[in-house]
Amino acid sequence: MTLKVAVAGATGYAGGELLRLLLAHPDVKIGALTAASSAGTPLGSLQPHLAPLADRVVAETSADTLGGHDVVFLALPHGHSGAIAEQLGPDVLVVDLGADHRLRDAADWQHWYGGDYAGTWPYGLPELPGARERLRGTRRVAVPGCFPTGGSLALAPAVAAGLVTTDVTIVSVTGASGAGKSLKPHLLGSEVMGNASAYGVAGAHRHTPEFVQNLSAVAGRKITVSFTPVLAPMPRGILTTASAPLAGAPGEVRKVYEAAYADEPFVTVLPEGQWPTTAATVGSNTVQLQVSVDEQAGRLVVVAAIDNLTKGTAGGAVQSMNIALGLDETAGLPATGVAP
Ligand SMILES: NC(=O)C1=CN([C@@H]2O[C@H](COP(=O)(O)OP(=O)(O)OC[C@H]3O[C@@H](n4cnc5c(N)ncnc54)[C@H](OP(=O)(O)O)[C@@H]3O)[C@@H](O)[C@H]2O)C=CC1
Ligand SMILES: CC(=O)N[C@@H](CCC(=O)OP(=O)(O)O)C(=O)O
Repeated sequence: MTLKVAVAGATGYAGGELLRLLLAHPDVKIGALTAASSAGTPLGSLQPHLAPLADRVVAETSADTLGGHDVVFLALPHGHSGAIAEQLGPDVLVVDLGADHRLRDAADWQHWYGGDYAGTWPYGLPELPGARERLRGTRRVAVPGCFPTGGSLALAPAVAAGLVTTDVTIVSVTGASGAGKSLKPHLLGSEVMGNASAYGVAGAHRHTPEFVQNLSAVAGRKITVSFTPVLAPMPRGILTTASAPLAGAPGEVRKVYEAAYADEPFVTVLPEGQWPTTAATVGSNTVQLQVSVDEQAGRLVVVAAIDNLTKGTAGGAVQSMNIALGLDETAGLPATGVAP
């Protein structure tokens, strides 16, 4: 089977990573490539790493240009996916890399994003309990935010096993590509290089409700989360440290994590004593995890590394497409990174 696939937002960071992965996917033929201000430009001048697509000219994003495809990926700024998706037929698989369909609570959407609520879709984090069942056969997927990908997988096994019940803190160090390509003063090279800065602190980051939604669903009760992102001078990668009071026996922790992820193709619980690094995940669809107990503080501590553009966005989107369409879940997805 060959699927005809369109990418809206093809000139952005997420769209570019998606196309890199789709070029290596055995079941995909790349169709329309669309954007906004870049329409009419050859893709090669904007995404020079995508050599096989260099001569393809970027089109306007509309229901017309995106029509006639089996799969449409929407890698657009928040708030733009709902209206486009409504115009695509129910048989088309629409995979939204933006936030528009992630939150299940309309009031949460209003509070954190504002504007019209576009409704919720099956959530594209297959490793969460029950997620694969909801993704199989669906024609609509909401890809998680990059921070909730690593952070939720860092804690889900402990929450599911009752080892964590409350008071979660998550600190994530992120590369600058998480903010996208558009010009923002705090992302100028002179501001990012040689600097580390926290932002969205004390419950102000819009991924907080997504963490709460994911972990509360796993727990079956409300879990509170205090989340702090930290911008660091690197292009890609997120290193998350998550911790919470340990509610069970320290000796159980490692067994719970190893059992939870034993059959996951993209999640690795590292050998004891080895700590995750973002460098080891660059370009791969993997999550590398280490779990430990701080016995003096009585807290579980988990460190997780991902590439924000691969597992944190485009890789998660392709993995979800594979599941939705009944393809090999790992098709087109690298499980190895690049080094150094
Ligand atoms: N970067 C990351 O790590 C992650 C990104 N995401 C999500 O993916 C989406 C894209 O992010 P990212 O690639 O980083 O952003 P970029 O700013 O790098 O790219 C945005 C893309 O959207 C296009 N675009 C902008 N406005 C419109 C519009 N009104 N109509 C159609 N196309 C438009 C741009 O085209 P043009 O070139 O013409 O301006 C560009 O192709 C966002 O929703 C983001 O939240 C999710 C997780 C992680
Ligand atoms: C460095 C940086 O700015 N990162 C972004 C991450 C956004 C992201 O990747 O997720 P969304 O799809 O929800 O936008 C941020 O903190 O907003």
